[in-house]
Amino acid sequence: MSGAGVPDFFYREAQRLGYVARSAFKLLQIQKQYKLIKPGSSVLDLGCAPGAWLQVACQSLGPLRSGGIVVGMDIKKVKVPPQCDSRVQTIAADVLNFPRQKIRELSPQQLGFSVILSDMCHSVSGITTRDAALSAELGMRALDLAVGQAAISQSPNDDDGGPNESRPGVLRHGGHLVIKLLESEDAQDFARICKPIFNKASWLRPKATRPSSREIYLICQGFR
Ligand SMILES: C[S@@+](CC[C@H](N)C(=O)[O-])C[C@H]1O[C@@H](n2cnc3c(N)ncnc32)[C@H](O)[C@@H]1O
Repeated sequence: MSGAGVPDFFYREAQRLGYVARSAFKLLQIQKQYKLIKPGSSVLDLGCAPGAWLQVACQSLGPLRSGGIVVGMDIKKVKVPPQCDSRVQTIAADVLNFPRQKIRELSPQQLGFSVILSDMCHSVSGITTRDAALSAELGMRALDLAVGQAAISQSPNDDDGGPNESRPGVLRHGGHLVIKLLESEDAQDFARICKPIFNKASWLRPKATRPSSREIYLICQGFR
């Protein structure tokens, strides 16, 4: 639905095409522009409910014989949505507390994932600074889970000093990371941290983002 309660174009299209939410069109646009998910990819989808990104991720893997997996996590219990096949599984867990080793164990041969997507967000309170801080907390968890503390510490933009190998990430080298954030100074810090540790980091505001929303996606390609 649109902000005014009137079904908008993306809502109607989602209904027509069998997507469980209009957010499907955000990942479809990311896929069209960046082609992050390929046949055989292993995808971790953080904050996956109600499952529209799971549907798009599964489609992007191509036919079942191409392989690949999609693991969705959300604090809410999520059923695997229609149009997904046996490569998709979901786990109900709080990403802020779930042990990273357990996440690694869900990846093929425990080697990590080739694509990590974070569309996580709290319900918006309307207090700009509070919403931005909560969004940054979830975004930082996604980044830390993906690349590990060592990579973040080695970024010239990190203030915490030396490397810390004790928290390795679950993103494979060469892999891609998408993080949803709310526009703020904190969001700009993410770009400063990510630019040196990925081959490319750029911002995207998908067309399906509601006009009233301050959400933006940081698209990080090629983990070094
Ligand atoms: C915008 S929705 C995601 C929509 C999803 N990408 C889709 O297309 O269906 C954001 C999700 O983040 C989840 N979330 C927020 N905080 C979380 C946390 N700490 N751990 C796991 N999921 C969380 C919420 O429960 C919510 O389902």
